[in-house]
Amino acid sequence: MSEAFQLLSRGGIRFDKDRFRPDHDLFLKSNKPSAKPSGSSSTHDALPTDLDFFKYAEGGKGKRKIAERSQDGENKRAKIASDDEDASDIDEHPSYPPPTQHRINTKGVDPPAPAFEFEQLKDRYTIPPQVFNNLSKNGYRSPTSIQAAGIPVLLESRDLVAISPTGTGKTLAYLLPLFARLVCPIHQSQDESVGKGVRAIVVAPTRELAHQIYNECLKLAEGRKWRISLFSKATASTLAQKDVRDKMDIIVTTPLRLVAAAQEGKVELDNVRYLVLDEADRLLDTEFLDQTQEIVASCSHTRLQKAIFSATLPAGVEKVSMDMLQDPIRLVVGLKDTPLPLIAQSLTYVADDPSKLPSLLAYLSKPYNPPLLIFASTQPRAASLSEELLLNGIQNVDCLHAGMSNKGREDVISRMRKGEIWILITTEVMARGMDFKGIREVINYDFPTSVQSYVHRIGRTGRAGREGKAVTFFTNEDAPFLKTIANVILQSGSTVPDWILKLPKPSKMKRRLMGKVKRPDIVNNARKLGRSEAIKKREMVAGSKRRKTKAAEDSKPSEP
Ligand SMILES: Nc1ncnc2c1ncn2[C@@H]1O[C@H](COP(=O)(O)OP(=O)(O)OP(=O)(O)O)[C@@H](O)[C@H]1O
Repeated sequence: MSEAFQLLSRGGIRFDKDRFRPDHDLFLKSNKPSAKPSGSSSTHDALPTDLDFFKYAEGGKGKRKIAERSQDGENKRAKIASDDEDASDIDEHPSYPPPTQHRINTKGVDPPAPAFEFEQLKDRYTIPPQVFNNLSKNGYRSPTSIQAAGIPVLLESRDLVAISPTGTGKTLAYLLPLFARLVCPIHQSQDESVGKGVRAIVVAPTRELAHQIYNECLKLAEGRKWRISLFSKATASTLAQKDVRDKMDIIVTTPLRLVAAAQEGKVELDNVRYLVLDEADRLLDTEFLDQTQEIVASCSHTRLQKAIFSATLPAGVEKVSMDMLQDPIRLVVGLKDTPLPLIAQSLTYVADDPSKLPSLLAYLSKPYNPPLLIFASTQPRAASLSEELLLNGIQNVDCLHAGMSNKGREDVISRMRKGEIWILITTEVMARGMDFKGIREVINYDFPTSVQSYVHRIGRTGRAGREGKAVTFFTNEDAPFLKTIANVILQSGSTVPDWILKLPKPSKMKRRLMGKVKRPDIVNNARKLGRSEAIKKREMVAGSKRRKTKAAEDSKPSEP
């Protein structure tokens, strides 16, 4: 157990190719289309056309999905045969070194060759030595696929859209070039052209993720006095002084916070040269779109470079992203919008909502691998589930959701990192980006709200080449959306029961309702009844007391 918790501690991890063989093998797999779909499943053709961002649906644009079985019968990762423009696979690029044929699709004019070793980057580009030294200090020995392909693109000042599975090192892929592009802290620079004011901004959708990115920034910044701000109410007031913010190098922020400060004139964005949108599809969905667009529009410097990163990018959002960029390179590592095959995924039927809790308790009564992350659909449900587990004697359980105070949320994250929490119950707020290295299992107690929600939620496990496990509970109410998720599971190499694959294709209207299933706030209805009965009983006792007192008063002899 202690080993699991040691894994939670950040840094000091080597991306050892032998140790992380499955992930490494995934990226090394040749892209050559498989000649014959041996053992191909007829089920793929049932992929809803709405999910056409996969482009695997039969008759879909250009791509065929081929499920392969190795000779020993082991389920191998699905391969893509591609004849559309995505087919500029890395092993077909003349300048790419042949021994490492990472599975990367590249699109765009004249993409730079990837660097499969960090040393190659040093030879080709100017990277501040202190930043470079911090790579090895933090245990980064060689680049992951997205780093190998993405870092050169950004170091050559190109705009980038990068789609790479969860846990494959996207943060470093944009942070390393960020420091290289800034060269040195603004307050130490002799170069007049650096201007005044913040030069790099990283935007992420949640406070927790922004905080995590900020910590990664600090690791790379060590040894030099970079001025980096994790934007919050407190820092926004520090930055209210113009001479302080003029010397700021990097801001890591959520969109709302930055927009509010910009509108109040507490930060200027016209000197920004490097803008990163992490978890871009979330930043470009309806909730954040206006703020994100406002940020992009306010970054008005002529030499602004933009980078868009996510593990998922549905076609519509990708179009919006592309429209924001100039002459971009688009990189896709692995299979777009698909979890890594390192995560063993399964679906568990639990009939109806009241049956979920007993099913979870039964699951937890058998040996499981902590730390474990459990996703509930709403804040009250997460809180209620956490309470139920505690009442059932399960130890080291905690809960994290956006309704909690900032301090409470920070405290939970910190205890999680220290290994003090074995089971964390949470909501969508933790689904994206959060990197707890040791998470072994994810349970979707409530069905995910979309394919993207599924991919990101289960992506909290199986990170940096480790194996993980993801279990998704489904009830009769979730049945219309089951096939959508089942197809994703199949895509990434896990198996799905035949009967699920034989389900009819859900209608477009049904699929729109995914994530809108109404669930009670309390996960244990019996307790709710118990509570209301307790309240009734209390009221009855109080009423009876009142009546007794009144009767006693009435029976007192009246004063003469
Ligand atoms: N080159 C590398 N060598 C070893 N470990 C690495 C390397 N790059 C990143 N990592 C580690 O991999 C883990 C996942 O990285 P990161 O959080 O950047 O993934 P991500 O792709 O952004 O995931 P998500 O899509 O969930 O946000 C981190 O713990 C990070 O320290």
